[in-house]
Amino acid sequence: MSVAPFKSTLSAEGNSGLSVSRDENTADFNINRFIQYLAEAVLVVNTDGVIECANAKAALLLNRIERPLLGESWPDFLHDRCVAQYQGLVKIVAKQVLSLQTGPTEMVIRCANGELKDIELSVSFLSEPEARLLLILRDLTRQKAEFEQLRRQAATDALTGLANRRSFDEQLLHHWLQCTAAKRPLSVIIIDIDFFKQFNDSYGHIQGDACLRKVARAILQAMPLDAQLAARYGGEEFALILPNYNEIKALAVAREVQQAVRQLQFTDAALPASVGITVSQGIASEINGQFRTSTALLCAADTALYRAKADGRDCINTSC
Ligand SMILES: Nc1nc2c(ncn2[C@@H]2O[C@H](COP(=O)(O)OP(=O)(O)OP(=O)(O)O)[C@@H](O)[C@H]2O)c(=O)[nH]1
Repeated sequence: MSVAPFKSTLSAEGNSGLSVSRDENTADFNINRFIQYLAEAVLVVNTDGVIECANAKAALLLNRIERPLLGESWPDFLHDRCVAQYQGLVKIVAKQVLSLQTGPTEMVIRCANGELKDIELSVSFLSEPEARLLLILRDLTRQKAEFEQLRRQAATDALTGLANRRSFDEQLLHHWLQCTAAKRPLSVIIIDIDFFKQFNDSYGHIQGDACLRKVARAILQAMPLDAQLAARYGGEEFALILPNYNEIKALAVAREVQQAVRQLQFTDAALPASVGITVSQGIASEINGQFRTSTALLCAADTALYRAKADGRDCINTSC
């Protein structure tokens, strides 16, 4: 299909001060004018994907305000992995089987400045005066960023910044499935601060919170880089997921944690230099199918922790 002679102008008129227009004598003038008033970014493309009309919002979204969009190939703005998906949408509307519209469908565009943007695309079929597609593009950048922030918050313990219990449970199941399928070991360590109630009672909950943050940082520093996850499991309980770690390697990590916590000082919070804390730890390791489920592995680590507490605290116990 040939592309009619279009012209594009940057004008001081209109809401955005930017308009892209077609010859006012053509039959398309009305639609071109109409789309300039819409709140969404809109393109009209011919069946070959060549842009015939574009509103100012589309030019802004695609970051093409210096040169006109008219005559450009719209699919060139799509991320490679979305081209086939777009063509599928076009086929559906062109066949006019279900509806003259499809979408909104999530896609990724590559803007004129190379920036990738998530958008929602709706495609409508215009049959008169000649077959064309009306594309409505909605920028999802803000929603995606907000969603990502919410997703991160939902997985994070607000006090310590470590993963929270929910995230721990999800990750444990994930690594359990991976490690057991590949017959690789998986270890879990549960770490519990000793006599934390006394710490709270003696110095107050604000100091208690600061202490939890210090322990979280000490655990992160002691954790090997290839360990998957450190989480705040409960009030004064933390847990580590160590894929590919057998019991011996997990024990070495627990010893590092024990040393790091023993060295914590609270003088920065105006507490005496003599104030210190310790942790008790329970380890369980899955190596050759001893545990039937990830929950059983976790229970074994918990039982080992209870034994460490019973053994006098500031110590490490393994499930065997
Ligand atoms: N400051 C503060 N304290 C918390 C938080 N969550 C739980 N705790 C406190 O942690 C303490 C846990 O006390 P216990 O379960 O008796 O355990 P413990 O005193 O550490 O004794 P052992 O574990 O047996 O060594 C309680 O005093 C809780 O109030 C929190 O988010 N902030």
